[in-house]
Amino acid sequence: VLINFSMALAEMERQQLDAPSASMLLVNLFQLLYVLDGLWNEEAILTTMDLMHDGFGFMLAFGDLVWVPFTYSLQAFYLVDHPSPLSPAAISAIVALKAVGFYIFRKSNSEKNAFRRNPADPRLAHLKSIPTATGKSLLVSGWWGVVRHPNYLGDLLMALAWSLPCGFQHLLPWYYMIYFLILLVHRDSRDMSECRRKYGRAWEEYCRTVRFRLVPHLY
Ligand SMILES: NC(=O)C1=CN([C@@H]2O[C@H](COP(=O)(O)OP(=O)(O)OC[C@H]3O[C@@H](n4cnc5c(N)ncnc54)[C@H](OP(=O)(O)O)[C@@H]3O)[C@@H](O)[C@H]2O)C=CC1
Ligand SMILES: CC(C)CCC[C@@H](C)[C@H]1CC=C2C3=C(CC[C@@]21C)[C@@]1(C)CC[C@H](O)C[C@@H]1CC3
Repeated sequence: VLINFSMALAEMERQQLDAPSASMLLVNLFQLLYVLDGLWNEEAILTTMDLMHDGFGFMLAFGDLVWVPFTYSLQAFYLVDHPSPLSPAAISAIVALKAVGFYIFRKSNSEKNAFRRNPADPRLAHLKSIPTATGKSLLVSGWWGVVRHPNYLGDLLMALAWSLPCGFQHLLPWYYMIYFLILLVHRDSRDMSECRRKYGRAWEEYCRTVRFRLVPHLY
């Protein structure tokens, strides 16, 4: 957030602007929302793969201290020297994309987190689930009945909304979208193997019921 904010100030200085450009504001506000949401819903991080399976190690230490701050801010860095004017229609479309992505991301992560915390929660009574031999159940309706990783789908739509304000003149601001797509497809495969090992037949049944991984009818 601080790096992004300093990029906004650098842009104003370099391009002699009285205020940051619309594209710089969008990138800053979108990423600020992501960070604030992560802090506000910090508890939901407890049911992510990193904490459930991977544990703390080099990837999280290096990722959080170096990778995230210095590569996730590349869109704002790019905009400092590469103005990318946006029409009101483009701004509205990008904001709408971010809102849809955020809605899917937040709702699906919160649904799974609430279910893992208390499967008997009356607010989740309408959801169907399959029991597994471990005593835990797997959701097969609601967001987790649409695709196997609805939270990744929402996150990817948001990633697209972070890159779009920078236009299509250079690959650098698209780095995040490309890297994130690879990271999430790989994470999905790792999670599939881990869940197959943990839940065996119940997982196979879940995969038969919910056929698509990230995008309904496509993948
Ligand atoms: N911006 C970034 O750089 C990154 C962002 N993220 C985001 O973080 C969030 C968390 O992602 P991640 O930890 O990878 O994965 P998930 O939050 O999807 O966690 C996967 C785990 O959820 C449980 N689960 C899977 N399917 C079901 C089901 N049908 N019903 C109930 N539980 C189920 C399983 O664990 P169990 O059964 O043991 O509870 C599984 O191992 C995502 O939104 C992702 O996009 C992730 C990585 C990087
Ligand atoms: C060094 C690498 C090539 C990869 C590093 C990966 C890490 C940057 C990510 C692994 C899982 C992450 C999660 C988040 C941030 C990125 C890392 C650390 C969140 C905390 C982002 C905010 C979301 O609300 C939850 C995410 C959980 C996983």
